[in-house]
This record gives sequence, structure tokens and C-alpha cells, in this order.
Amino acid sequence: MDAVWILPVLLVLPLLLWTSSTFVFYFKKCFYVAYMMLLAVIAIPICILKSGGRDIENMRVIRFMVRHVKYFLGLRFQVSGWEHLQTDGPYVIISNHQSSLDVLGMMEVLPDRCSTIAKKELLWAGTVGMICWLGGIVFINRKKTSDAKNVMSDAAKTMLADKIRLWVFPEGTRNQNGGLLPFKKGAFHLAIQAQGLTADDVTLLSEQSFGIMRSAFLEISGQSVQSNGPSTH
Ligand SMILES: CCCCCCCCCCCCCCCCC(=O)SCCNC(=O)CCNC(=O)[C@H](O)C(C)(C)COP(=O)(O)OP(=O)(O)OC[C@H]1O[C@@H](n2cnc3c(N)ncnc32)[C@H](O)[C@@H]1OP(=O)(O)O
Ligand SMILES: CCCCCCCC/C=C\CCCCCCCC(=O)OC[C@@H](O)COP(=O)(O)O
Repeated sequence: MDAVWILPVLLVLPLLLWTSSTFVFYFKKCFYVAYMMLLAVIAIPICILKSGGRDIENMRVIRFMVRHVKYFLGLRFQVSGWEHLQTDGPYVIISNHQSSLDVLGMMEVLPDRCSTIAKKELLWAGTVGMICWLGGIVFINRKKTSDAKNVMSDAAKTMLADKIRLWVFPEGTRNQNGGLLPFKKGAFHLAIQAQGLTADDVTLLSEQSFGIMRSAFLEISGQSVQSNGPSTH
């Protein structure tokens, strides 16, 4: 009886994929989440066997396993300036944040010994949450600012002691409104500690970084003319 339903699905699915770009978009989105969950199932035992638990070195495994996902989604990346990340010691990377697909771009350029700051809710995202924990991702509670600051202060100490790099999304949330949200300060408090600056430097550093990222963002957006489905994802 069940098999009767399979035939229409098998017929309708290719038809929708062929005719509806909106369907293609949502199909890809579901595929992305399911496939990342599956990849994490494979990566979890590898990371545990390799590093014995939570360890920033696990980000190498995650990076390696995620890099091919772009091909399934029809995405390609153009990287420039990668050589600037090839320096010794700790540093902070900041980037804008539009969608969960940003993880794919991140994995194209992620340096060794680099993890990220993420909202704590991600920890509960099934196998993806577990692999994030194994990769040394630092989870913060955005609703409790003082807790988040304490966690980031501890992260700054670890960053200096263990020479790790941290990737922060200074907008603090995803944003697809065609610009940048005002930056939160956490990334810059991390950066001053890595560079021997003081709290007085945070505002200037934040403002300069915002200006540079905004002009780069607008320049790149101006070149981007292709659309592959609804604008919100
Ligand atoms: C193999 C299969 C794999 C499958 C899966 C693979 C996954 C791979 C991993 C990839 C994971 C990617 C995950 C991405 C997730 C991205 C996110 O979750 S984004 C959301 C979370 N991130 C952030 O929010 C980071 C940015 N937030 C901040 O920096 C904030 O500052 C804050 C710490 C949360 C506090 O926020 P808030 O109080 O609202 O705002 P501010 O304006 O910044 O600060 C107010 C005040 O406090 C001072 N201050 C801020 N931070 C600090 C600090 N760290 N230390 C000291 N003081 C601080 C700040 O200066 C302000 O004071 P002032 O007097 O006005 O200056
Ligand atoms: C138990 C099942 C739970 C299912 C949850 C699905 C979680 C997504 C799973 C796979 C997606 C691939 C990994 C992408 C990780 C990126 C996470 C992300 O981009 O989080 C958004 C966060 O930066 C900001 O969040 P808000 O915009 O503030 O909100």
C-alpha cells in the first residue's frame, strides 16, 4: 500500500525541481541541514578517536569534511587576501553574517587553530551541536550579557595561552537587510587583549573595522547579480 505513494512523489519531485526555483531553494535548504547533520554523525567519532574530546584541532576535520558541500548547492567561492591570515600567534577574524550558509564560506578560509563564538542554542542542534562542541566553539548566552562577557574574557585568556584564533560575527545575529548591523563590542575586547591595546582602543577599533567591512560589503554586493530563490534564507 505504501509503495503506491512513492510513484507520484518520484514523478512530482523532478517536475518541481525542474520548474520551480522556489522549490529548488527550499529543497536545497532542507538538503543542507540534513546533510550537515549526517556529516556531523561521521565526524563525531573521527574527532573523538583523533583528539579524545573537545579540541580545537577538531576544526581541521570539520573544515575538511564541509568543504565539498558547496558543490551540491551550486555555490562557488572566490578567495582573496588569504595570505594575510598566515601569521603566527592569536588573532580575531570578524565577518558579516547573513545566513547559516556562511559556515561554507568560513570553512574555505578558516586558518588552523581557529574556532568561533556562537549562540548557545546551537549546542542543542543535534549532531551539529555536538560537533561544534567538539571543535572548541565558544558558546555564549546572548540574553545574559554579563555571562557572555565572562565567557569571552575566559576565551581571551585561552586565546593568548594556547595561541588560538577566534572568528566572531560582530553583528551578533544574522542580517539580510542589505547592510551591516551596528557592531557589538565583544570581538574588539578580544582583539585588544591579543594585541596589547587597552579598553580605550575598543571604540576606535570597532568603528574602523565597521567602515572597512561596510565598504567591502557594498562593493562585493554591487557585483553580485545572481539570485537563486527567495531573498530570505
Ligand atoms: C563535519 C560536519 C559539520 C557540520 C557543522 C559544522 C559547523 C561548523 C562550525 C561553524 C559554526 C558557526 C557558528 C556560527 C554561529 C554564529 C552566531 O551564533 S552569531 C551570534 C553569537 N555571536 C555573538 O553574539 C558575537 C558578538 N557579540 C558580542 O560581541 C557582544 O558584545 C556580547 C558579548 C554578546 C554582549 O552583547 P551586548 O551587551 O548586547 O552589546 P555590546 O554593545 O557589545 O556591549 C555592551 C557593553 O559591554 C562591553 N563589552 C562587550 N563585550 C565585552 C567583553 N567581552 N569584555 C568587556 N566588556 C565588554 C561593551 O564595551 C559595552 O560597553 P561600553 O561602555 O558601551 O563600551
Ligand atoms: C535537534 C534538531 C535541531 C535542528 C536545528 C538545525 C540546526 C542547523 C543544522 C545544520 C545547519 C548547518 C550548520 C550551520 C550552523 C550555522 C549556525 C548559524 O548560522 O546560526 C545562526 C546564528 O549564527 C545567529 O542566529 P540568529 O540569526 O541570531 O538566530
